[in-house]
Amino acid sequence: MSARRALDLSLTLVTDAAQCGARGVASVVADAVAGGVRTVQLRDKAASDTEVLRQLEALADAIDGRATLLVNDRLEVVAAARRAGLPVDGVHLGQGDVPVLRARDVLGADAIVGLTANTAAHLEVVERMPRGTVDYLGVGVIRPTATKPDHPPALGIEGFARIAAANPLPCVAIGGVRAEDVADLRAAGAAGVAVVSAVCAAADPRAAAQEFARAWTNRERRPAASGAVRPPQATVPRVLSIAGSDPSGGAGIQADLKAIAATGGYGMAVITALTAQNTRGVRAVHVPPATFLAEQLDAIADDIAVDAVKIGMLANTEVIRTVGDWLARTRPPVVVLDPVMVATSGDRLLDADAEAALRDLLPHADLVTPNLAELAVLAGADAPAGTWSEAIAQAEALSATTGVRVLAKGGHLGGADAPDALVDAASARLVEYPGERIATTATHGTGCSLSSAIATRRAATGDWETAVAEARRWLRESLRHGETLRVGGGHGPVHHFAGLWERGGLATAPTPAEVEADWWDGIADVRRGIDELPFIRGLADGTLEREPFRFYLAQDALYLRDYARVLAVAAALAPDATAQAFWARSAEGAIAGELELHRSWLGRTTAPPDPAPATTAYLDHLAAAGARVDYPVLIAALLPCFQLYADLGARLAAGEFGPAALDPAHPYASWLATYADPGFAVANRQAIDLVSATAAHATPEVRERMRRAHRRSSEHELAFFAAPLTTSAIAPGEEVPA
Ligand SMILES: Nc1ncnc2c1ncn2[C@@H]1O[C@H](COP(=O)(O)OP(=O)(O)OP(=O)(O)O)[C@@H](O)[C@H]1O
Ligand SMILES: Cc1ncc(CO)c(N)n1
Ligand SMILES: [Mg+2]
Repeated sequence: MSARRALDLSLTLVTDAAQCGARGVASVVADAVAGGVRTVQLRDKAASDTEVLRQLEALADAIDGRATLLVNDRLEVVAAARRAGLPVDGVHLGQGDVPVLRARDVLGADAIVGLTANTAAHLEVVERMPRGTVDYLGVGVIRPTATKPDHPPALGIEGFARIAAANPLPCVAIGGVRAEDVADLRAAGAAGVAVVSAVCAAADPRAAAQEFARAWTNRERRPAASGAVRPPQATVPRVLSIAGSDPSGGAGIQADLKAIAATGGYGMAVITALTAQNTRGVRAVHVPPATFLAEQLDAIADDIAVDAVKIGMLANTEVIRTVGDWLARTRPPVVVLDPVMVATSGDRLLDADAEAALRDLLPHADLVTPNLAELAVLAGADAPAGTWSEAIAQAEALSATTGVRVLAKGGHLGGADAPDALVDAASARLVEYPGERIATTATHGTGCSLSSAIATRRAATGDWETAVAEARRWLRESLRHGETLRVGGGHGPVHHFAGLWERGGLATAPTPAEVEADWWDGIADVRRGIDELPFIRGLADGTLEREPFRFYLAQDALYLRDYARVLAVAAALAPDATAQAFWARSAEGAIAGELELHRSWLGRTTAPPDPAPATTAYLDHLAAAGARVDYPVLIAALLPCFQLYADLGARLAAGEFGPAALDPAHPYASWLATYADPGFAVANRQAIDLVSATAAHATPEVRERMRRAHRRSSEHELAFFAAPLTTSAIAPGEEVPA
């Protein structure tokens, strides 16, 4: 059990003995709690300590565990009452009362300490206190009030919103709050409202409290107040699924958590029942004790602000009651009820006698998402709708009698279409979402997944119609890819993450730097092979014969001319101007390199030799990459020509292959200088960055093809360097100048 009850500040009653009059404070409190008051603050400045203690005894009886009991000021009395075992939860202090730090000290960690704060200076003081000193702030006054004639200037709703947004503590709006202000205050970030005379002086305190409680719960059915400041929200909605377990992972809690995660929420799960089921059907159901269900729910509410709740399988009447009580107590801001009765396989997931109890749960929901069979049961129709217009008529009837939004789902309609419709009788709105039926057997858990996605998107966007549209778009994509998962022989699951993975949004996607390192490590053997080639060794120490060097240069000239053409293809396919310019510049550089080879080494008169097999093979590989019009794979194939030369050039120039390469008298000194050129190092870096960024953002499948193309080009580089000393037919030619 939790150390203290969940603090529900939604509706606080601050008592006023004079206004309660002859009825007595305890009797007014009893009525107010029955009407929906969740926190009671005893305020009696005139009473003696003994009188306050007596009043607390009477109030504890009147409240009977249904509300939090606090006392205004009077720290010592609160401490004494708690020592005496009275259910007094804490104290509310004004700026002129004892310091909150002292109250926390005296009452301990599990007491509630509230503080009145209505200026920026007050907030600053609170900010400097250790976390957990203050549980909530009373912020006001909202409108001028007679109860507190010495009150500070009225803040209005906007002033309240500013204070609520400026600090992370729950803020209760107090002072002159009227029922018609409640929705706007909640939209402005209030954790609740506090009332005094509106309830204490009311002829019927219970009805007065009920009006405020309803205004708090129903705020979403009102149009948003213009200029209302949005509450500071967590960026990732915290979404709780209350549902059954499906061990096959396609429906129930398991589907809900996947759907919440896939649509951008933080998922939590309270399990109502366990099923033994797979894609073919449900074999058994085990319902744990309802007391344990309540324990799970309270554990969440005592600690975590829940932005949305999705409710699925409820199994039986006792489970429904437990969840209903919890909803009544905690009133989460978004509740989507998927009234699960029968699984896709046809097996019952709700006791037949629990249908009436489920109907009683509807007022706690903001949206109910029945399939055709469930819609008929809830709407009290004789049979499931046979046509889409019949389904809409049933949904309209259900929404009209319950006041709850209904999403009618066409998944079980015969025919080529699978439409859904959002019906809200309160606002007389009907939004239809048409959609072709997707030909697939992967429909297990569509309803669970859809309702979880709607709850998440509603919390994220603040709008029901947008939420349904977004959830449907996501579900349809997941339906299309469901069969690729190959799960089970019956109705398989949808692929909850198909869209995410398709777009490369996988959390395991590497960074560009990781791609670079990965690919570089992946060709370590090729690089070692190049380093050990007699051609490279001879090039480094200057012992290489002129003939193989000339062979190499002639092949390189041939290579560069076609390499330039493939670079130009990359420029043509580049997705942005930066990449386009880079590949075009590189194409020009390769042509310039070819011309320079002829000018300085080969001589103008040299007839081009035939390409050697290694040259042809390498160029074919590049040309094939270019011809596939597959930009990512193409640039991956182009990269090793930059990367391996730049690496080799830098290491030769650093003397890694021996000091001879540094000797200005080295026979191939000017060739060595080309590849150690800082300008070439810059181009190499740009090429690596472009390619690794493209790979990092690609899908895993494209990234893998890129990696293979990169590796293949590296192998061609090795063969190209090996060719001068292994290819037998060396074409005769002129002397190579030194
Ligand atoms: N074959 C399909 N093609 C397109 N959309 C579908 C298909 N089957 C179901 N849907 C959609 O899936 C969602 C769930 O609808 P459905 O009527 O199947 O709910 P359900 O019976 O509660 O699902 P569950 O089997 O999970 O309980 C709806 O948005 C519906 O339009
Ligand atoms: C646990 C569970 N909840 C809901 C459904 C509805 O598809 C199911 N099959 N299993
Ligand atoms: Mg369903």
